[in-house]
Amino acid sequence: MTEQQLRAQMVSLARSMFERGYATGGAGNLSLKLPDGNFLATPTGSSFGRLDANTLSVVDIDGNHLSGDKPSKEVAFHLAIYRNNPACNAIVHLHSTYLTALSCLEGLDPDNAIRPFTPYYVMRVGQLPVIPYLRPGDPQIATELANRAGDYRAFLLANHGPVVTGTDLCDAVDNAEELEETAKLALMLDGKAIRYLTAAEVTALKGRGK
Ligand SMILES: O=C(CO)COP(=O)(O)O
Ligand SMILES: [Zn+2]
Repeated sequence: MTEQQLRAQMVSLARSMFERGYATGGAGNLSLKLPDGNFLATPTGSSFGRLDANTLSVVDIDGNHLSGDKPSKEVAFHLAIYRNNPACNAIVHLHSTYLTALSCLEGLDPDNAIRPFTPYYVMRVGQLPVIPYLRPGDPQIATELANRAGDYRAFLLANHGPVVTGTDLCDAVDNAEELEETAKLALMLDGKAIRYLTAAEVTALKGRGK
Protein backbone atom coordinates (compact mmCIF):
# COMPACT_ATOMS: atom_id res chain seq x y z
CA MET A 1 0.00 0.00 0.00
CA THR A 2 1.16 3.57 -0.67
CA GLU A 3 1.55 6.15 2.10
CA GLN A 4 -1.67 7.86 0.92
CA GLN A 5 -3.58 4.57 1.10
CA LEU A 6 -2.17 3.85 4.59
CA ARG A 7 -3.19 7.34 5.77
CA ALA A 8 -6.74 6.77 4.48
CA GLN A 9 -6.82 3.32 6.10
CA MET A 10 -5.82 4.75 9.50
CA VAL A 11 -8.56 7.39 9.32
CA SER A 12 -11.28 4.90 8.32
CA LEU A 13 -10.34 2.13 10.78
CA ALA A 14 -10.11 4.68 13.63
CA ARG A 15 -13.55 6.07 12.75
CA SER A 16 -14.99 2.56 12.58
CA MET A 17 -13.64 1.77 16.07
CA PHE A 18 -14.96 5.10 17.39
CA GLU A 19 -18.42 4.55 15.91
CA ARG A 20 -18.66 1.09 17.49
CA GLY A 21 -17.54 2.30 20.94
CA TYR A 22 -14.04 0.79 21.05
CA ALA A 23 -12.62 4.32 21.44
CA THR A 24 -14.18 7.37 23.08
CA GLY A 25 -13.13 10.99 23.59
CA GLY A 26 -9.44 11.55 22.85
CA ALA A 27 -8.28 8.23 24.34
CA GLY A 28 -6.03 5.73 22.58
CA ASN A 29 -3.54 5.95 19.73
CA LEU A 30 -2.57 4.13 16.54
CA SER A 31 0.62 3.73 14.55
CA LEU A 32 1.85 1.87 11.50
CA LYS A 33 5.10 1.36 9.62
CA LEU A 34 5.34 3.36 6.37
CA PRO A 35 6.97 2.01 3.17
CA ASP A 36 9.97 4.38 3.70
CA GLY A 37 10.68 2.94 7.19
CA ASN A 38 9.23 5.89 9.14
CA PHE A 39 6.03 5.63 11.21
CA LEU A 40 2.58 7.16 10.89
CA ALA A 41 0.92 7.90 14.26
CA THR A 42 -2.22 9.56 15.57
CA PRO A 43 -1.63 13.10 16.88
CA THR A 44 -1.77 13.65 20.66
CA GLY A 45 -5.24 14.47 21.93
CA SER A 46 -6.94 13.44 18.69
CA SER A 47 -10.31 11.67 18.57
CA PHE A 48 -10.51 8.41 16.59
CA GLY A 49 -13.77 9.79 15.19
CA ARG A 50 -12.24 12.91 13.63
CA LEU A 51 -8.75 12.10 12.27
CA ASP A 52 -7.52 14.01 9.18
CA ALA A 53 -5.32 12.02 6.76
CA ASN A 54 -3.27 15.14 6.02
CA THR A 55 -2.37 16.03 9.63
CA LEU A 56 -1.39 12.59 10.96
CA SER A 57 2.05 12.58 12.62
CA VAL A 58 5.16 11.09 11.02
CA VAL A 59 8.10 10.10 13.25
CA ASP A 60 11.33 8.22 12.62
CA ILE A 61 12.47 5.14 14.59
CA ASP A 62 14.26 7.45 17.08
CA GLY A 63 11.06 9.40 17.78
CA ASN A 64 12.04 12.53 15.84
CA HIS A 65 8.91 14.37 14.68
CA LEU A 66 9.20 14.69 10.89
CA SER A 67 5.80 16.07 9.81
CA GLY A 68 2.14 16.50 10.69
CA ASP A 69 0.66 17.39 14.08
CA LYS A 70 2.48 16.64 17.36
CA PRO A 71 2.51 12.84 17.81
CA SER A 72 0.84 10.82 20.58
CA LYS A 73 2.54 11.04 23.98
CA GLU A 74 2.78 7.23 23.74
CA VAL A 75 4.75 7.16 20.49
CA ALA A 76 7.89 6.10 22.42
CA PHE A 77 6.26 2.85 23.52
CA HIS A 78 5.01 2.16 19.97
CA LEU A 79 8.60 2.60 18.68
CA ALA A 80 9.99 0.35 21.44
CA ILE A 81 7.73 -2.46 20.16
CA TYR A 82 8.73 -1.93 16.49
CA ARG A 83 12.42 -2.02 17.47
CA ASN A 84 12.02 -5.34 19.27
CA ASN A 85 9.45 -7.14 17.09
CA PRO A 86 10.22 -7.10 13.35
CA ALA A 87 6.90 -8.91 12.60
CA CYS A 88 4.93 -5.95 13.99
CA ASN A 89 3.87 -3.38 11.39
CA ALA A 90 1.00 -1.70 13.26
CA ILE A 91 -0.09 -1.01 16.85
CA VAL A 92 -3.46 -0.20 18.45
CA HIS A 93 -3.71 1.25 21.97
CA LEU A 94 -7.23 1.63 23.40
CA HIS A 95 -9.00 2.47 26.64
CA SER A 96 -11.79 0.08 25.58
CA THR A 97 -14.31 -0.61 28.34
CA TYR A 98 -13.88 -4.31 29.13
CA LEU A 99 -10.10 -4.55 28.79
CA THR A 100 -9.69 -1.41 30.87
CA ALA A 101 -12.06 -2.82 33.50
CA LEU A 102 -9.99 -6.02 33.54
CA SER A 103 -6.77 -3.95 33.84
CA CYS A 104 -8.08 -2.47 37.12
CA LEU A 105 -8.55 -5.82 38.88
CA GLU A 106 -6.27 -6.89 41.74
CA GLY A 107 -4.52 -10.22 41.50
CA LEU A 108 -4.17 -10.57 37.70
CA ASP A 109 -1.65 -13.18 36.55
CA PRO A 110 1.24 -10.91 35.40
CA ASP A 111 2.13 -13.43 32.67
CA ASN A 112 -1.40 -13.79 31.30
CA ALA A 113 -4.39 -11.67 32.34
CA ILE A 114 -6.88 -13.89 30.44
CA ARG A 115 -6.65 -17.69 30.77
CA PRO A 116 -7.84 -19.06 27.40
CA PHE A 117 -11.43 -20.29 27.05
CA THR A 118 -12.07 -19.54 23.33
CA PRO A 119 -9.93 -20.50 20.31
CA TYR A 120 -9.74 -17.12 18.54
CA TYR A 121 -8.18 -15.48 21.59
CA VAL A 122 -5.41 -18.10 21.41
CA MET A 123 -5.07 -17.82 17.61
CA ARG A 124 -4.96 -14.01 17.48
CA VAL A 125 -3.38 -13.00 20.79
CA GLY A 126 -2.21 -16.09 22.69
CA GLN A 127 -1.18 -14.53 25.98
CA LEU A 128 -1.75 -11.17 27.66
CA PRO A 129 1.09 -10.07 29.99
CA VAL A 130 0.36 -7.22 32.42
CA ILE A 131 2.61 -4.12 32.59
CA PRO A 132 2.60 -2.61 36.12
CA TYR A 133 0.81 0.75 36.45
CA LEU A 134 2.67 3.80 35.10
CA ARG A 135 1.16 7.21 34.28
CA PRO A 136 0.21 7.72 30.61
CA GLY A 137 3.25 9.00 28.71
CA ASP A 138 5.77 7.69 31.26
CA PRO A 139 8.94 6.69 29.32
CA GLN A 140 9.21 3.60 31.55
CA ILE A 141 6.24 2.07 29.62
CA ALA A 142 8.56 1.87 26.58
CA THR A 143 11.22 0.08 28.64
CA GLU A 144 8.71 -2.43 30.00
CA LEU A 145 7.27 -3.12 26.54
CA ALA A 146 10.72 -3.36 24.91
CA ASN A 147 11.57 -6.19 27.32
CA ARG A 148 8.49 -8.22 26.33
CA ALA A 149 7.86 -7.13 22.71
CA GLY A 150 9.70 -10.05 21.14
CA ASP A 151 7.61 -12.65 22.95
CA TYR A 152 4.00 -11.38 22.91
CA ARG A 153 1.46 -9.89 20.49
CA ALA A 154 -0.54 -7.88 23.05
CA PHE A 155 -0.09 -6.34 26.48
CA LEU A 156 -2.36 -4.99 29.22
CA LEU A 157 -1.25 -1.74 30.88
CA ALA A 158 -2.50 -1.95 34.49
CA ASN A 159 -5.27 0.57 35.33
CA HIS A 160 -5.05 1.88 31.75
CA GLY A 161 -5.81 -0.40 28.77
CA PRO A 162 -4.53 -2.72 26.03
CA VAL A 163 -1.64 -2.42 23.54
CA VAL A 164 -2.14 -4.74 20.55
CA THR A 165 0.20 -5.45 17.60
CA GLY A 166 -0.48 -6.71 14.08
CA THR A 167 1.13 -7.52 10.76
CA ASP A 168 -0.76 -4.50 9.37
CA LEU A 169 -3.33 -2.07 10.77
CA CYS A 170 -6.33 -4.25 9.77
CA ASP A 171 -4.76 -7.19 11.58
CA ALA A 172 -3.95 -5.11 14.69
CA VAL A 173 -7.53 -3.75 14.81
CA ASP A 174 -9.01 -7.25 14.38
CA ASN A 175 -6.73 -8.53 17.16
CA ALA A 176 -7.76 -5.64 19.42
CA GLU A 177 -11.48 -6.27 18.79
CA GLU A 178 -11.10 -10.01 19.46
CA LEU A 179 -9.25 -9.21 22.68
CA GLU A 180 -11.87 -6.67 23.82
CA GLU A 181 -14.69 -9.20 23.25
CA THR A 182 -12.68 -11.86 25.12
CA ALA A 183 -12.37 -9.50 28.11
CA LYS A 184 -16.12 -8.84 27.92
CA LEU A 185 -16.81 -12.59 28.02
CA ALA A 186 -14.31 -13.10 30.86
CA LEU A 187 -16.09 -10.47 32.97
CA MET A 188 -19.55 -11.84 32.02
CA LEU A 189 -18.43 -15.30 33.11
CA ASP A 190 -16.82 -14.13 36.35
CA GLY A 191 -17.92 -16.39 39.19
CA LYS A 192 -19.29 -19.04 36.79
CA ALA A 193 -17.71 -22.45 36.25
CA ILE A 194 -15.79 -21.89 33.01
CA ARG A 195 -14.49 -24.87 31.04
CA TYR A 196 -11.06 -23.46 30.16
CA LEU A 197 -9.25 -24.83 27.11
CA THR A 198 -6.84 -27.57 28.12
CA ALA A 199 -3.08 -27.20 27.59
CA ALA A 200 -3.33 -29.67 24.69
CA GLU A 201 -6.20 -27.69 23.10
CA VAL A 202 -4.18 -24.46 23.41
CA THR A 203 -1.08 -26.09 21.91
CA ALA A 204 -3.12 -27.42 18.97
CA LEU A 205 -4.29 -23.88 18.14
CA LYS A 206 -0.87 -22.20 18.22
CA GLY A 207 0.74 -21.52 14.86
CA ARG A 208 -2.40 -22.49 12.91
CA GLY A 209 -3.07 -18.96 11.68
CA LYS A 210 -6.38 -17.17 11.97
O1 LIG B 1 -4.29 6.94 25.35
C1 LIG B 1 -3.62 7.94 25.50
C2 LIG B 1 -2.56 8.02 26.54
O2 LIG B 1 -2.28 6.76 27.06
C3 LIG B 1 -3.87 9.13 24.64
O3 LIG B 1 -2.70 9.91 24.51
P1 LIG B 1 -2.44 10.68 23.16
O4 LIG B 1 -3.67 11.52 22.90
O5 LIG B 1 -1.22 11.52 23.43
O6 LIG B 1 -2.23 9.66 22.08
ZN1 LIG C 1 -3.82 5.37 26.94
